[in-house]
Amino acid sequence: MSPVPENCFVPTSEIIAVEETELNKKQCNTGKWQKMAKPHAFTVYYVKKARNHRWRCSDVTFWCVDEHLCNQWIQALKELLEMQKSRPKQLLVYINPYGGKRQGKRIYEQKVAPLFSLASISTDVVITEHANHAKDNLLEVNINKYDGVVCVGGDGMFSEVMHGLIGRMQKDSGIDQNNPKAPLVQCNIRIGIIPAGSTDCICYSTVGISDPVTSALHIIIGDCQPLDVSSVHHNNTFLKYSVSLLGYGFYGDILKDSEKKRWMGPMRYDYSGFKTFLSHHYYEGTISFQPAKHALGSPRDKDSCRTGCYICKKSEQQLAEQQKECGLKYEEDEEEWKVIKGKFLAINAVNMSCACPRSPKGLSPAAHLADGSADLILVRKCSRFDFLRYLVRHTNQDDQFDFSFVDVHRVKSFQFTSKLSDDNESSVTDIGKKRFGQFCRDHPACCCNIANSTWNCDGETLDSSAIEVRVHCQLMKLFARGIEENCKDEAACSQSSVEQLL
Ligand SMILES: CCCCCCCCCCCCC/C=C/[C@@H](O)[C@H](CO)NC(=O)CCCCCCCCCCCCCCC
Ligand SMILES: Nc1ncnc2c1ncn2[C@@H]1O[C@H](COP(=O)(O)OP(=O)(O)OP(=O)(O)O)[C@@H](O)[C@H]1O
Ligand SMILES: [Ca+2]
Repeated sequence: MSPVPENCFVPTSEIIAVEETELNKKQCNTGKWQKMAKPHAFTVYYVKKARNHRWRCSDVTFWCVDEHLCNQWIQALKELLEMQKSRPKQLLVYINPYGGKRQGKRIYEQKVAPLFSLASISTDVVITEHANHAKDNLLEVNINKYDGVVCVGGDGMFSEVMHGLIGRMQKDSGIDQNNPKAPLVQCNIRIGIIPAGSTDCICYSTVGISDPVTSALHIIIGDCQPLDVSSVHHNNTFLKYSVSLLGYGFYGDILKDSEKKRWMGPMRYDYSGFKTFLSHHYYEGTISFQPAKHALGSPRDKDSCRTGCYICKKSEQQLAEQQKECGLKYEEDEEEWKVIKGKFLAINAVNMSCACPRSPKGLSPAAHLADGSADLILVRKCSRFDFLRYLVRHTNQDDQFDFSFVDVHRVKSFQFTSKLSDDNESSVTDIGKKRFGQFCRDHPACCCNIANSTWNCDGETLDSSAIEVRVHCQLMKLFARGIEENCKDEAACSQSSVEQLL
């Protein structure tokens, strides 16, 4: 055992497992244990917190001459672990073998399955064979058997599992998802994300790092993080749910172009990002929104949402009071609507910061995971140079909202209609398809918007440009705890030991 500093402890909630240790002859004959006639030992596996929100499984072995005492310790620690009621015992795991760099299966088998087995978690594993496999499966599987669902893949895979679970809850409760005002039923079965995708924004924004072992440990110790979900409708028809980015213009165009380049893997986004940046298209339309008056924070706040966030806690209380008062009532919300017309390079609505390795503070650094609101970011037509300055600020500490062409609003619902309505668009697109080559050759520097953009909904394209969006406060839960405040003494943080606890 490596030397450990004094006065360190690990809470029982962060112990992964306790096991009796079989001592081999060689171990017995080395070190101070040599003097013990017949040593007994047990090993405690625990969460070791390293830098940048990374967690690792560490262990410490305790030796003792008295077999009875050793067994008493094992028994006592196992009883403590049994008392941790939020820990999952049975999980349903979906693996997308084609997400990100196609490493999902290997990541799960080599890094995650051994930890689940150490923590005595049983699993049913499904390796998906096609898109929507996980979603369809969740609509019929005996869900009550499980304490959680794990998805191994990227944001798209998470989205599938989320749609399966939310859809299943509404179906079982007789709620019509096509009604935009329907009071959706909360989904209490938690989802765990093992990141193996291209952006992994949901994992990064809720854990602080995209790392499969860290996520597996959050699942094992039974963390719980509620999450806001937006429902997206068009003409009283349900389209999709979104938890991270609903983006029109820039991010919609990147996604549409990148879909043709899936073979490039995660690099496709940089390639399509560069192309879309150069094309510099803007789109005309009208945005109407209802400000989130109930929410305590503002998108320009300096503080971000962190573990135990008081703003999200307050929203949880408000939600509980509302449910006590009205139950599941259809919402007739008469609150004011604000209307903004304009030419936009990008319209981004985010339910969370959307931090990811490409942009560690995200599209809206002060957005909250569970406050019942989304940040609506409107980037109006500006020069390429200004748009580049705006983009670059996603990668440094400067304020990306401090531009005259950028507005940000905290909202609880919004609607968008393009100047070209969807119905008129098909004819325009046909004309565009025929004439686009010539059109752009004639005007090499043009940014003409001869067709609508598409909405990027958590990495999937939506079919209509006119949409109606409503944020549902804390509709679902993750095996996560939000991003922890940085540990002040990171050296000590990375060397915690259970020794003093015992
Ligand atoms: C000069 C560097 C500027 C870098 C600016 C980086 C901003 C990055 C912001 C990332 C926000 C991700 C939001 C998350 C969305 C997910 O729900 C979704 C599903 O996974 N991912 C994407 O749609 C995938 C979206 C991928 C977006 C990649 C954007 C790359 C932009 C590159 C622009 C290059 C301009 C260079 C000019 C010389
Ligand atoms: N077996 C499969 N074959 C083809 N597609 C699949 C399969 N399983 C899942 N999918 C689909 O693949 C899409 C993308 O997967 P995933 O999100 O895991 O990776 P990604 O797109 O690389 O990452 P990100 O979403 O983080 O950008 C998902 O929308 C999912 O529906
Ligand atoms: Ca939110």
